[in-house]
Amino acid sequence: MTESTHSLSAPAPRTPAGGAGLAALLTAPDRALIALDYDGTLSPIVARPSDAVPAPGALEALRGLSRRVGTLAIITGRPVDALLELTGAEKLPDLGELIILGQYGLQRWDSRSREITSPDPLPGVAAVRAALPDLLRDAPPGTVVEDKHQALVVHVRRAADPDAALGALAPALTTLAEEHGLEAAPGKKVLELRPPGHDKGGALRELVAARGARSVLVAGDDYGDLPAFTAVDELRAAGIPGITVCSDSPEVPDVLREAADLVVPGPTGMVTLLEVLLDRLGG
Ligand SMILES: O=P(O)(O)OC[C@H]1O[C@H](O[C@H]2O[C@H](CO)[C@@H](O)[C@H](O)[C@H]2O)[C@H](O)[C@@H](O)[C@@H]1O
Repeated sequence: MTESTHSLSAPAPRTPAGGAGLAALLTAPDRALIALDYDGTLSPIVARPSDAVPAPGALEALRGLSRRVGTLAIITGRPVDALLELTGAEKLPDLGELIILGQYGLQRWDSRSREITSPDPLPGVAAVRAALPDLLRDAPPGTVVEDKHQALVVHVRRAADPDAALGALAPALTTLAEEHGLEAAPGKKVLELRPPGHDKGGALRELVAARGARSVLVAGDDYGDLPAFTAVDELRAAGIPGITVCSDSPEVPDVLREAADLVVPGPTGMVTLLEVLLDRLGG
């Protein structure tokens, strides 16, 4: 009997630059960096942040890639401890090297040291935390605050009209954040009140430099991922090929979808892409 082998077909980026980035990753995976967003990319968007578990197959794909690419990272707005709890990454058997950059690069964890590094929160966070109950007293039912220690997130997904709720709350929240040295950053049915000067672009650039990466793949689904997409453009200009991937859904901002070299159908499509990469890398 002859043994049959097959390889999953490679994705087709819609831009030449994205094609070059993907080719570089597949040609020299040991020098490649894959940086993935969590919510909306590895995990479907759900009503409660604490319910956001990885999409089926995501952890298996991550485990495989962690052993086959030079650097595998999750760059997320989540705190590292929340992400570890949601994914169980610490307990994954046979995990290679995985780096998690939490809170837009403020926090770091890696599977070798298993230690979280995290700066003290800015003093403004405590002031905003203290002021929020009063400011949100008349907010629409379903408005909730996620306290990330370094930042506070006002969620309106469970309000009857989330967009109207956000529109009504955003001006006062923005003023409050700025009064206390924070910035108000938009996300999917949320406004994040967080330290300025940290974004996924800076986190990605530092990681590429620290790891000596020679190609990058970045995937995301929200405004917070745009700086990382911009960083990929800058890296390309500096001679490091890269590909940007949008995990699509009706909530994805047009500007992110349009900027992407490859658009996949949400976390399910993202897992398929990771499986294809793994297959192509001999996983
Ligand atoms: O950078 P990410 O990993 O995408 O994290 C960004 C924010 O995601 C979370 O909120 C989003 O996902 C929730 C769960 O699916 C959803 O309920 C919410 O509407 C989304 O905006 C998270 O709660 C935030 O802390 C992250 O900063």
